[in-house]
Amino acid sequence: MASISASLFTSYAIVRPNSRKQSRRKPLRIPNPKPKFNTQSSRYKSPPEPAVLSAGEATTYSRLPPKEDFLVPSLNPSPEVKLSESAVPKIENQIGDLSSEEEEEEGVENGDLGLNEKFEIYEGDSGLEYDEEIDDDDGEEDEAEEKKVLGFTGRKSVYRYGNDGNYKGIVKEHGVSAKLYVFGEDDDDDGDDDDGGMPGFDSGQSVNVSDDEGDCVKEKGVPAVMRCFDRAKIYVKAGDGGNGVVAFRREKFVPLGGPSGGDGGRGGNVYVEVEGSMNSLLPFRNSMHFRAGRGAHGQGRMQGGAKGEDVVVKVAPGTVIREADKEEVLLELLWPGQRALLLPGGRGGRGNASFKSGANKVPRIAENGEVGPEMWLELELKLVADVGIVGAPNAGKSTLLSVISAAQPAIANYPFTTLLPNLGVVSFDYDSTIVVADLPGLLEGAHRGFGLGHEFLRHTERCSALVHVVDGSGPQPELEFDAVRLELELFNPELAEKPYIVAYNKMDLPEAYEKWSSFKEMLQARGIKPFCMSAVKREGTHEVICAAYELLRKSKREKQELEGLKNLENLNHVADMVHKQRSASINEFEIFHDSSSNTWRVIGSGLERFVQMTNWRYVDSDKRFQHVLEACGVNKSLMKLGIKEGHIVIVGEMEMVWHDSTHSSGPSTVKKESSESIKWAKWK
Ligand SMILES: Nc1nc2c(ncn2[C@@H]2O[C@H](COP(=O)(O)OP(=O)(O)OP(=O)(O)O)[C@@H](O)[C@H]2O)c(=O)[nH]1
Ligand SMILES: [Mg+2]
Repeated sequence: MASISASLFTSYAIVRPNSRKQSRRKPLRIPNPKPKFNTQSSRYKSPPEPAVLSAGEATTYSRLPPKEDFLVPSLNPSPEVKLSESAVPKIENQIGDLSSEEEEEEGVENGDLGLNEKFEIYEGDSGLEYDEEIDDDDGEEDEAEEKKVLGFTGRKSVYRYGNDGNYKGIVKEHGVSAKLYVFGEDDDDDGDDDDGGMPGFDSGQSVNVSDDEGDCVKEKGVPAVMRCFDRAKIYVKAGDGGNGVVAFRREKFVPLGGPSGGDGGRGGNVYVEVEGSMNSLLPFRNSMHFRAGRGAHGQGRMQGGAKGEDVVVKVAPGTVIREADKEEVLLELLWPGQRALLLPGGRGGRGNASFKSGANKVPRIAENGEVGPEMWLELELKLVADVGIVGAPNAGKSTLLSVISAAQPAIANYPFTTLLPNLGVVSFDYDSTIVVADLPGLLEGAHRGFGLGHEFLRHTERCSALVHVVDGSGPQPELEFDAVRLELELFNPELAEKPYIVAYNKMDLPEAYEKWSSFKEMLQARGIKPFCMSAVKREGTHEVICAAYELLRKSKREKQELEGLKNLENLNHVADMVHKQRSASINEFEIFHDSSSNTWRVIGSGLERFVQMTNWRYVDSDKRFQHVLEACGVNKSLMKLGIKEGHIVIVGEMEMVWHDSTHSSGPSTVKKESSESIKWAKWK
């Protein structure tokens, strides 16, 4: 047998919290990125209740005062599900509300806002250096800089419209104020087609934004509110376990009362629950950190600590949850009341009463509480509507919804009136209802992100049937129809498979009426039965929605089967995974060697957890730790691999220096000697 040198950590061996970067393999302990925003209290604040609906309130989010605006009273006054909520800003009003006070403060003249111009909303990246501008008192330079960059994020949003590149005032959006500029064609005169010289901005439409209030997933070219409507990024952390304590019973006439240190309490769990009244993810803009309470520490007289407070993250029906920056879906929560245990709280550390044994009747050892797992999650909402209304911009989709339900979406004669999806509930005579979603218009290239369709196309994925509204008054309704179908197919081929109805709209207009017969023939040739209607005059709309309902009924059985499967799904599988990881044996570890720095890293979740729970304040902890390293074979493996005097050994959060003994013998001797000789001390 090859002789193996005995190993020991000498009395001056060193232990210190591992300051080195942890390498791989801690799947559920995502390195906690520095929160960009103020962390909130560890207590859970449930998302604010959705705004109470008031009659006559527009349900769409419009950018401009609608021209020829009108709201058609509903045929069936049924309850309306409002998506945009009162929290969604109505920029058209706020532009009108620009206070002269604010304009003076900024020292820039506020010109005509040009509300008649068609304008686009762009956004600025928080990563830009504009924050400095806010704090900077150097007025002259600022003004020059502003003119140069032609776009500024007061607090991160930039609105851009028109062609002349002049500052126009301040827009307030959802409590966030932003300067409003009108852009020149190429204001910095450098001849290139850029974004007005805004550093960090892509050319063309794509400008992204970050918002101080919440860390929504960044998407180019979409205002923050719209992005946060159906996407959010949140941080969740289960509570740490409370620490166990070392205590001894002291009582008159009871000599040698024995250990009486209680165990720490278990940390609070993180649950995710579907809240039926929620219909967007906007509440996560203001509240993005969810931390369960930590368990209370144990106390003397065998008193265990209290359990930490649980936290329940409430999400809207139809929310898909992924771990941040990962593709794999963790949870798909569809139905109100569904509740999943996502992260279980950390175990409480044991007090010294729990360590009492025949061999050690006076244990001076207690454990730290186990650290609760943490995660960054990406939430994505896919509406759960039965029927989705799709079509090109300005086709009359919102008008149709307003006619068949009590929903009152904004309707106006320009494209992209609807920026956020609207839901309406349609009631039928025989006491059945369906939920219909009116989606923003689709442009050619929507699947690649043109227009707004890309943002909301996914909402159609959950619809069982689609109503495709075609603007009959358009120049070429056939082409428009094909373009929208193609976009659906390109976005997701399954969308094109969904049953759908074609509703040829605006039949009251002569230009639409004239083209109807050719359009009808074209569809019939393809085996599709077209419907014609005039949404404004409410003619033909009933037939359209009844046909959609029929389609729904056909696919109902299939859907019910699917729902049954979903209900059987184990919603707690993430927590199960955490439990499994926690119960990993300390004997399972891997050793990695970095020869350049003579560092040995011992990786194994069981061992790392053990290190984390070791409370180094107590003398017996050292002994126990040494014993465990011996017992699980770490020392032996390191020696076999050729560890030398002075090398660094890292286990979990601890970093130690290895010292060889002078004599060597067989493995049994090694075990005995090293276990007796290893000493650990806090790193100084
Ligand atoms: N003449 C006529 N006009 C209609 C009809 N339906 C809708 N409109 C008009 O078409 C314009 C657009 O209607 P919307 O319902 O806002 O269209 P939309 O498809 O929701 O448009 P986006 O939300 O921008 O995609 C409005 O001016 C409506 O008054 C119709 O049947 N006849
Ligand atoms: Mg609309």
